[in-house]
Amino acid sequence: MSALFDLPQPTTPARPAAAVAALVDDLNPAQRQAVEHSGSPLLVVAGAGSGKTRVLTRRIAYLLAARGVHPGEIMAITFTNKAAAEMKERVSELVGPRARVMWVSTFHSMCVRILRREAKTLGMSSSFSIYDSDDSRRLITLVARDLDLDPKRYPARTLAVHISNLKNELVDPSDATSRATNDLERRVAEVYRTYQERLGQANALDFDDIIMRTVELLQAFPDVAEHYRRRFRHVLVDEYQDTNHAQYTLVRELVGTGSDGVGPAELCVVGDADQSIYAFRGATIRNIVEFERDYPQARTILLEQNYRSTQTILSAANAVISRNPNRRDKRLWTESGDGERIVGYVADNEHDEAAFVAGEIDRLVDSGEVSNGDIAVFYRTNNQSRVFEEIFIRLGLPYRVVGGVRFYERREVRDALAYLRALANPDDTVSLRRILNVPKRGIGDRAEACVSLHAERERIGFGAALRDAVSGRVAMLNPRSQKAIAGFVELMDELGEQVERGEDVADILDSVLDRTGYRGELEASDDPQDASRLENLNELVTVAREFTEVAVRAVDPEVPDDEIVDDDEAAGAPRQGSLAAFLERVSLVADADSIPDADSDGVVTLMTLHTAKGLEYPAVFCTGWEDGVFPHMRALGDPAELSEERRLAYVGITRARQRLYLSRAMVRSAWGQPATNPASRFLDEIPAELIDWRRVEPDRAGPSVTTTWGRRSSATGGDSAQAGLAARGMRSTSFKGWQDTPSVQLDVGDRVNHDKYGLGTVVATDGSGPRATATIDFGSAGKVRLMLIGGLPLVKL
Ligand SMILES: Nc1ncnc2c1ncn2[C@@H]1O[C@H](COP(=O)(O)OP(=O)(O)OP(=O)(O)O)[C@@H](O)[C@H]1O
Ligand SMILES: [Mg+2]
Repeated sequence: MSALFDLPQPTTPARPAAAVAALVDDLNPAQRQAVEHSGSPLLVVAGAGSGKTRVLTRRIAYLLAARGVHPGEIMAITFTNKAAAEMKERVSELVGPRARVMWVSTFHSMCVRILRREAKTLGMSSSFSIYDSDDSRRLITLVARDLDLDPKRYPARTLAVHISNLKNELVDPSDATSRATNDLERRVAEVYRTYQERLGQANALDFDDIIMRTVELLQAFPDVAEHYRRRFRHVLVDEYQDTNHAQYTLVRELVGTGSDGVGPAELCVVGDADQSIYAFRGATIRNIVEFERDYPQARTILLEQNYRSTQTILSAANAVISRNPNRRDKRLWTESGDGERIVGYVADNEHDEAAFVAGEIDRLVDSGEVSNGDIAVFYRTNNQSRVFEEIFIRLGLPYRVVGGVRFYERREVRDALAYLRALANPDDTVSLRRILNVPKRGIGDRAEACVSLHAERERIGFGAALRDAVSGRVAMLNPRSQKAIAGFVELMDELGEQVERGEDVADILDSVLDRTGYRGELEASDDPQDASRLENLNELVTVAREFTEVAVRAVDPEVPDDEIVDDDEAAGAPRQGSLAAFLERVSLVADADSIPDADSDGVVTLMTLHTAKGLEYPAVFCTGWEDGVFPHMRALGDPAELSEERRLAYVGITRARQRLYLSRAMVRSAWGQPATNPASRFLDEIPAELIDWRRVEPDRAGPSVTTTWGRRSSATGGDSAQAGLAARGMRSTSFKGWQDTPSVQLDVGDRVNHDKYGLGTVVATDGSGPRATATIDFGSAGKVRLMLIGGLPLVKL
């Protein structure tokens, strides 16, 4: 595409025919129709890897190049900021810095942008805080406490889920009250109402509000809606199957019906009902299934050819998803041939599974077939990453975990950000209460309760109540607390002056850490945890520093002012590089943002199946295929949930380009207890001939599996060790697979670490190839003889 960038600037908006042809030349006829279609609403439905995202990206480029559309008229909604960046890049290649005025973002970023601009219309300040699920749960806890609700009967977590569902359905507190039919619903409605009031006082919005309030804005203020409809003549949405009711309504409002004199915008949505995996966030495939009913003039284009995976992988995906009831049958096919068989592996336990994965990665990379960066490991829930991390660290295998306990969820990082948020928005109750006595400054729970009660009585924000405390207007506050509060307010005022002066975010953060004593306290501590907290805070300062530098670079002096039709920057949007812009960036960071392109930096990527949506990797390990793990326990007795899990399996399988591994563990520890799990039912749904089982469960071993070398090991260790080893020694393994399975080379005297037995020293070795064994002295766990083949939970030190 860079060739296009070098073309002379056209005198007309449209590009030379050759450049336009280049945009559609490498598309198949259906893809091309989707790119060229004009006028009526367009739905592209297609299975995984059939080029939906490619069509969307090309369509944007085509609109500019062939149809003379101005980038400022385009609003593209993608699920991840990563996809957004790709689209922006492609458009910059075509039109240069003008691409900046195009809106390409997630639903949330787009709505935040509109809300900051229109905050006054909604009676808010444009410096509002964004509460993530943790902040929102904190506030709900406070509200429930104030309403005297029994936390056992009404846990904050449950209340939060109910409130979120109501918001996703665009139900406001008064509707929720009138709809309530039982005690729980009435309580939820009551909490919801108070929670919304508190959010308002704190000048804060939670994640669901961001969408709901934007819809409210567009519906209640026709002139505001008209402004956006005039501006955005093209609305494009990727992953449409994962929109919930609020997002669906938002799209409808943005597109318009033409009844207000502004013709409806051109709408193009792409999606795959089989990949709908966000029902728990209210996503509904209704939106894709009923598209033609919602938009009667709509044209639907189907894509069937897959360009991502081998036929073997697609056949497995087709077989699994075809078990779901009530779906439109579609069969993915490819011209790229069958490729390798899928590799299956049954591990003794999760450590054995992780060791197998590590061994295979090592082998694949050694063979030169792929590099670490081409490989992804998927699991159902974040906590499953730990065993992989442990073994990868021990083996020195470079990896990255996407999601999990994220950097921005760490306590010290949240504390530091709470200071920044309270500085940007002095009404931010949750942030203020979080840092009020952190580090300790003598403002106890009782003092905090007095201030909170005062705020509630006076119907003012917590920040204002703190000021009242300083001037002695808060009842029952002792003089010592009053003095401590005065100190805190003064400190925040002084830090606030730095914000007023427009200092760099990193400098403000530095001052916060120094002047509050936060950094000093950690430096003085000899707890190693505190040392790592300090590192995280330094990392946050670095993030802030980089943010400012990027913002400075982004202000491109070469763009003439008249090129920029984006009037929104001037009207309330945070200034580039400002504290507000930094906080917005940090709040909207999604898991998927931190995912590099495949092979961009040579590390193996670990993530949940949910996060993997839309991505692709040459080699994929799908792990933990056990009933109760995947499909998730919750889904086992529930057909709707089971269908959703099956879609998740379909998403996982179809991420793989050339190589796919499916593994499960016979025993897995959950909540500290080992549990025996049966094979995932999804494994049985894949035709047997597609899978090459490297190792099967002993009683599943058919006649094709030989156990010639699987002999009982003699163990001289402790009793439980002995029992475990006997089981290991008796396991059956597909003989065919052994050459592919890594074995550990050990000599007498080598030090090893075993997942179950701990540290040990090799005292004897015997046999070779698949029959190689080593006797290892594990100290108090005794001497144990182990076979050295395949996925051992054992590493040489
Ligand atoms: N016509 C084509 N010729 C060659 N490669 C293509 C073509 N269309 C798509 N591809 C490639 O196929 C892969 C899958 O495309 P893309 O990611 O757009 O599919 P998708 O339908 O969005 O998948 P998913 O459902 O997983 O989001 C990409 O690597 C893309 O570049
Ligand atoms: Mg896609």
